[in-house]
Amino acid sequence: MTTSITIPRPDDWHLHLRDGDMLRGVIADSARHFARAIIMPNLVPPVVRGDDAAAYRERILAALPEGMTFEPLMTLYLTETTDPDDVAAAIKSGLVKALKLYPAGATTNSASGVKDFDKVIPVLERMADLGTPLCVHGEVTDADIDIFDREAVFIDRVLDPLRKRVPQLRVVMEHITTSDGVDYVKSNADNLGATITTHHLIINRNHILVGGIKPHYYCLPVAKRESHRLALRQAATSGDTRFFLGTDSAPHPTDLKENACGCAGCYTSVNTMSLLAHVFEEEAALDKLEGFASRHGPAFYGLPVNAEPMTLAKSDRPVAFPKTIPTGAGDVTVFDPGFDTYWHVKDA
Ligand SMILES: NC(=O)N[C@@H](CC(=O)O)C(=O)O
Ligand SMILES: [Zn+2]
Ligand SMILES: [Zn+2]
Repeated sequence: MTTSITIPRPDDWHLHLRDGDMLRGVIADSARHFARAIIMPNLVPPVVRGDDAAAYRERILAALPEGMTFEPLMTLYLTETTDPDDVAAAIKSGLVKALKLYPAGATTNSASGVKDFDKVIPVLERMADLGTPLCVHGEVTDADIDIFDREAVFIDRVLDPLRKRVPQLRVVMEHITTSDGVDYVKSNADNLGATITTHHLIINRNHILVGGIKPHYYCLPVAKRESHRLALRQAATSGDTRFFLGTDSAPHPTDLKENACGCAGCYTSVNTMSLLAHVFEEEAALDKLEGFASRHGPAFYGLPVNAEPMTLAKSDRPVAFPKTIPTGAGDVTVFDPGFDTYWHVKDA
C-alpha cells in the first residue's frame, strides 16, 4: 500500500481571497500548500482595470504572513465596457494572467458581468492574439432555466457560439459540475480546459438536501446528481491534461451561510490536498494527482511547473482539521467532507 507520495508543489487555478480582514484571515491557508493561485476578481467593486489588479496584488502580498511565499496570479473582471488597450497593457506587463467572464447575476458579486456578448468580442480577440485565457463561470441566468440545467444550457447557448466567433481564444470552463461539461471539454481542441473543485469530487446534491439542508455544501454551480460527480472524478483522475485543480475555495462568514438567504461557496483551502489524496486513492489513481494538481494547470497557462516538492503521507489515524477559521470578518466554516481522511501534507 502506498503511504507517501511526492509531487511538485501544487497551484490553485481558481481561488477567492477577498479583501481586508477576510483576506488577512484566509491567505495563510492557501500559501501553506499552494505556490501560486489564479485570484478571482469578484470583489465589491470588481477588479476591472490593470491598475485595480496591481493594487489588489499589493494588498494580497502585504497580507501574506512573514516567511511565507505565494504568487498571486491576477485576473480582470470582464465587463461590457472593458477597454481592450488597458487589458493588453496589463497582460503584456506580466501582471494579468487571465480574464474572468461572469454572466450578469450568475453568482456572488456578478452584477457587473456580461449581458450582451457582442460588446466583449474586441477584448476577446485581443486576448486570443496574446494567448491569454478567458476563465468562464459557465451558467446561464435566465429565470426559466432550472438551476440544475444552467451549466449544460450555457454550453449550448453561450459558450459554443462564443468559441466559434473567436476560435483561437483559450478558454477555461471554471468549476465544471456536469458530465456535459466533461464531454464538451473532451470533444474540443486543446485550447479549451476546465478546472474541477475538490468539493464537487466529494458531494452530490443529496449531500446538500437530504436529512436537513446543509448550507456549507451550497456553492455555485450547485452540486448535481451522482452520475455527474462520477464523471468529474473520472475526468480528474484520467490524466487528461485539459482538467486541472481549481479549488474555488470561497470564504464567507459562517453567519452569512447559515442564513435564511445563505451565500454560495465552500471553503476548502485548509484540507484540499488531503481530500484530493483521499479521492485519488479511492479511484486507484494516486499517480494521477501530480498531473491534476501540479502539472496540467501550468501547462495550460504556459507557466513553469513549481520546482519545490510537496510530500503527502498517509497515517493510520485520521487527520484533525480545524472546523472553523477565525478572521477579522467573522469565522469561516471549513468544508467537512463527511468522512475521515488519513492523508496529510508533510512539513506544512
Ligand atoms: N463558487 C461559489 O459558490 N461562490 C463564489 C463565486 C463563484 O465562483 O461562482 C464566491 O465568490 O463566493
Ligand atoms: Zn464561479
Ligand atoms: Zn469561484
